[in-house]
Amino acid sequence: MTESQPAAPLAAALHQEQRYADLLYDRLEEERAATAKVLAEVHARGTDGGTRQAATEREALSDEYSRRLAQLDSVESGLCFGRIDAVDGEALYVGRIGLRTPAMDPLLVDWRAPAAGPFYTASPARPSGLARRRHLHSQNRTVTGIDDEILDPRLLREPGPESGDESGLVGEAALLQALDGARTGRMTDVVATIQAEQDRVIRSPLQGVLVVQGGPGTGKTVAALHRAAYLLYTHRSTLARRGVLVVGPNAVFLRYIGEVLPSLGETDVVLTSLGGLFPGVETSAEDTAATAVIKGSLRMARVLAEAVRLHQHVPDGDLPVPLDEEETSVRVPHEVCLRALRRAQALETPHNAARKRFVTDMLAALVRARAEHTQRPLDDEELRHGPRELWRQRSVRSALDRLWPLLTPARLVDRLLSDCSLLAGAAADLLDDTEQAALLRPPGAELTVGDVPLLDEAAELLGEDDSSARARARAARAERAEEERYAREVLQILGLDESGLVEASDLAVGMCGPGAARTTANRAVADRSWAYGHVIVDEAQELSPMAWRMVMRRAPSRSMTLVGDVAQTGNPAGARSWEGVLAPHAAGRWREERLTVNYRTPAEVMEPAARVLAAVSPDQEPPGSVRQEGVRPHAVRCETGSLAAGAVRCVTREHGALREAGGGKLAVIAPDDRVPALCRALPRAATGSGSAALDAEVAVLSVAQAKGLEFDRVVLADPAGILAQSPQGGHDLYVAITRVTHRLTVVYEGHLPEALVQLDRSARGDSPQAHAPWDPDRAP
Ligand SMILES: Nc1ncnc2c1ncn2[C@@H]1O[C@H](COP(=O)(O)OP(=O)(O)OP(=O)(O)O)[C@@H](O)[C@H]1O
Repeated sequence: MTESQPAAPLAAALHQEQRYADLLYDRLEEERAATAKVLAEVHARGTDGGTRQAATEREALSDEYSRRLAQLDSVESGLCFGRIDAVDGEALYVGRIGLRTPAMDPLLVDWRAPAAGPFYTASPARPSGLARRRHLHSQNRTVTGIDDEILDPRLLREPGPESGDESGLVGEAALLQALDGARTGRMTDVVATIQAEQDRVIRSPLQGVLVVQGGPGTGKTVAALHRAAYLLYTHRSTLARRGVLVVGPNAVFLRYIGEVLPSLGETDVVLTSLGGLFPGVETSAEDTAATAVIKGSLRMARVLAEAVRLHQHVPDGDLPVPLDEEETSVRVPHEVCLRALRRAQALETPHNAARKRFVTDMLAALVRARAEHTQRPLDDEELRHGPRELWRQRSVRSALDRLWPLLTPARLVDRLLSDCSLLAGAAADLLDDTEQAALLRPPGAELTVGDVPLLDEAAELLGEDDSSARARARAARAERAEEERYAREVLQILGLDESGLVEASDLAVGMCGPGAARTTANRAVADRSWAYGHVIVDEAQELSPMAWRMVMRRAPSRSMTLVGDVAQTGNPAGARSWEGVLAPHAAGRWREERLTVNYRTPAEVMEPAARVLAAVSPDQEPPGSVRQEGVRPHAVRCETGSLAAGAVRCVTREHGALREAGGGKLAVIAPDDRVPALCRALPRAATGSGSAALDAEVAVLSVAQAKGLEFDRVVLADPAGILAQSPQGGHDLYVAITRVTHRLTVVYEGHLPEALVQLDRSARGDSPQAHAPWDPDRAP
């Protein structure tokens, strides 16, 4: 229940809250100044030399204070947003961070602290010892409004009006106010209005796999991001070392959500798309649906393993090896080659690691063969130095490389997908001819998102390329020597080289400075085998079985949060059920939470959306909308061949209305093959996978590009085309309809899918043939 206060008491309450806010901001300033001072001292010490251990400690301190300072800066806006009054009269203020007086008395409780829990969960039915919950609205540092909810009127010292509230929403007035604004193209935090069912998700224990299933707009993404902030606060020591990874569907989506965690004071979280999960690769190119299904299938793991095995072989007869210096060839007997091959394969270690054994055995055999051939004595000297000397010979190296080459993941995947005989050999019993044909492409073709899990699988099979690791170590040693040489020069210039006060090696560490220290996030991003402390996957229904193998490697502890909606799966290789996804990776170790309230899509739009859902996923309940917009979605029919012109008319009208209403975002969502023509018809609209699609007032997007995003107004072009474009067309239509926060306009030619017929008043009276009933298994 929201208490509407009479003007005079409201003014008094505002005055009281403003005084408290002033106190909090004063304290914030003091903390900032104190932290900045300590940080400056730490940095000043950074140039003093000292031992290596001291330098490491300085880096750690510098990291900690820098993070604290960034956090103190990030909470300036909306520092305190709530207050809870217990039945015994004690008041607790809830805000973005915790603040205490210099005497350590609490002034503000961090929203993540257990004491703040009742702010999000108390209800008139279960008041949790609270008499009142107050939402505080502010602009900059000024408190501008108050919303009170009386949770236990009998116990409130200053009783308010009787409660008749049964909405089940926490802080309904504050929530509706938060939802009311125009879209900005960036998701914001919702820390002041988290709802009870979202709070359960956010505060769920760190261990195990948590699946959050919820319909469109139920706050899965926003809850997952607040959960990341909550976990970092509650388990800081564990997660600071191992890091938190957030995987999103694409780069635009990552930009859309990119400001939420920094606004919550958390900057050391790795955000990446599936196309960027393999170090050094960043792609957003997609395969065709048929190719995506094959690449996403678990059979590809076996195809890759077989492809690696086909790179390990010996000739049917003896192996002739030309020797550079001797201008002759020696022969290694077939059975000796075979024995070396079998010994290396029996190690069951990755290809590049096992290669070492194979090469060692073959070189030993070659030394013997050469001794025999040239009548050299086979003494200890020859046995010890012969192999290394032979390995330096180009002809020897290339003969052995042909039998067991050093492979990189990129080279293996490229060869497999472009060499029809290798593919045929590797996939002989696993993929039929049509499937193999769907995979084949020219050598060196652009990598797709579907290739990334293949690269990761290949990297597992091939193992770390030992020689490049050694090269990196050599380079690091050389770099370090260079730093020391430079440090010695500096000491000479300063006249300190013989003072004994400062060692060049220590100065070299100091000169790297705190900025040179790599954060956990930086180190994790660069390391394919990094084991994160917690992994969050958004739009998790889109991952193929191969993509899951890749993601699971990043979370060996299986501490994960997977958020998604199996009714929105657009990837034909994606999830049908969470049980199916998790059985191979975390059987019996996962739990599910459901989110049931839609904060985005107005009730008027959820009506047709629910009809679409009933056709594609009859077992899924549509989420209930929290609000009505008072605007009905509608459909506009165009003459055949004039869809683009019709869409332009709708966009012109909707965009004008949007501007009149004070601004916001409009998207045209269309089947993939309609997007180019619509872009030509709307040359000033943004499109594609860049952030322009978020920033522009008007964007033309495919369903895949619009996934996870939201817009004030949506013009949905050719819904029948969306249904027809893939086996997942019904799910895509559900996604497209539910992106809107205000008004949906459907523009079409021909007929409307059955679920949308009611949107076109003129079409409702048509004969049944005019709009064939929509069968999700049959394209219209
Ligand atoms: N508790 C809340 N307070 C204020 N706004 C909220 C709250 N929960 C969700 N929202 C808003 O609702 C919108 C939808 O949230 P979000 O994108 O997280 O939903 P979703 O479940 O991930 O949707 P989809 O599955 O359609 O991508 C966002 O604008 C988000 O900020």
